[in-house]
Amino acid sequence: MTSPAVKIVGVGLLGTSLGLALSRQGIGATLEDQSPANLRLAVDYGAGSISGSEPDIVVVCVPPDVTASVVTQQLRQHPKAIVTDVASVKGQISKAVSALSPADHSRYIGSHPMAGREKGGPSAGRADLFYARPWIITPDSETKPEALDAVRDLALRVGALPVEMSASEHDEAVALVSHLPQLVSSLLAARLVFGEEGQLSLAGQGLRDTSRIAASDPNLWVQILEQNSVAVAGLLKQLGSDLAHLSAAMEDVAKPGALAEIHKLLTAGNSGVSRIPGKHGGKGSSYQIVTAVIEDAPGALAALLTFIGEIGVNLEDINLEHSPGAPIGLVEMQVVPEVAALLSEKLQANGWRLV
Ligand SMILES: NC(=O)c1ccc[n+]([C@@H]2O[C@H](COP(=O)([O-])OP(=O)(O)OC[C@H]3O[C@@H](n4cnc5c(N)ncnc54)[C@H](O)[C@@H]3O)[C@@H](O)[C@H]2O)c1
Ligand SMILES: O=C(O)C(=O)C[C@]1(C(=O)O)C=C[C@@H](O)C=C1
Repeated sequence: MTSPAVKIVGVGLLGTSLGLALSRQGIGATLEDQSPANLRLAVDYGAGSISGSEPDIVVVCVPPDVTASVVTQQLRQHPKAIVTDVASVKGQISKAVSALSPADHSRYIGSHPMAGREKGGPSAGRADLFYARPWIITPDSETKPEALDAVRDLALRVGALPVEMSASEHDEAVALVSHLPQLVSSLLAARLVFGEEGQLSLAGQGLRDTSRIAASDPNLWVQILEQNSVAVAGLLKQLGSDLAHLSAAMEDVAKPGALAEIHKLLTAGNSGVSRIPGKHGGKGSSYQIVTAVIEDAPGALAALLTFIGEIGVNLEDINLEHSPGAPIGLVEMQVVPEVAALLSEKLQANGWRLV
């Protein structure tokens, strides 16, 4: 299969990650960005180069509010290319592209990799960002079959799992699985503003798990939420009603039925979470966790990671926790199940303490 010539417009988190992932597959993308500094940084990181051949496919990775106009510009600039975008909302962008360039609409196809981070910009880019993540593709009745094939091929090349649906089905689905979670995380973390420093220093993994995405870029999210306001508002209403029931039960736990109400909500949470597929498509997380104890001292983490690199183990994820007042750190490492036993054995044999 010959490699397509790819152009990426917008080299922040998504554009740089895509360039890095393609580069691993031997495809050198052409990069463009309105910010000269971001462009230079993405090139320095190895995401692609500034000039290249005429593209077969252009991937627009800019903020949602300018996506439709940049797509239109690219359709005009490259009259033979397929153009896609990766914006987190699809309906309004598709309608705007259709209105701005009716003659070229069949060469445009919306898409959205369900992969991201709470940080933006080229320096946040990761070559493995798309690995085993759904990459939603939203053709409509006018889309050329070649456009669908080209985006499906691109997603597969970077290890993502292409999924097809309409733009409106997409927007409804991501309201539930992405937009509502962002708002809930932000609302929760916003409460922390009122906590005392001493209280916050006690935070464990629960708070970290539920608040990570509260660090996301408000400018980006305002644009996403504006374009999917109807679906998100509907879900917020239902959540508000759940909250009202919970508050009433919590206000008077002695009232008959109150504990049952609270139990019902917690049980519904269990049912909901069990429906989230793991990173590799199974139920729950498919990784195993190995936790090592390190000294809370300069160089301790580096020594551990260097050792793990030397024994050839790849970490899928890592989390570092400090116990307040104790001179140790807990390094929680996620690995594929096949290497968990080997990692534990080698660490212990070389003097590392595990918990
Ligand atoms: N952040 C995520 O987790 C995530 C995940 C999936 C999809 N997305 C979508 O990907 C797109 C990019 O998000 P990001 O997180 O990479 O943002 P980012 O802020 O990291 O990067 C955006 C880049 O676009 C450039 N840009 C802005 N306007 C431009 C224009 N008119 N022409 C050329 N370049 C322009 C900026 O200079 C910047 O380098 C958004 O549409 C977002 O909805 C984001
Ligand atoms: O994990 C994160 O930090 C994300 O930003 C991921 C996430 C998501 O909700 O899954 C956020 C928005 C994007 O449109 C796609 C992916």
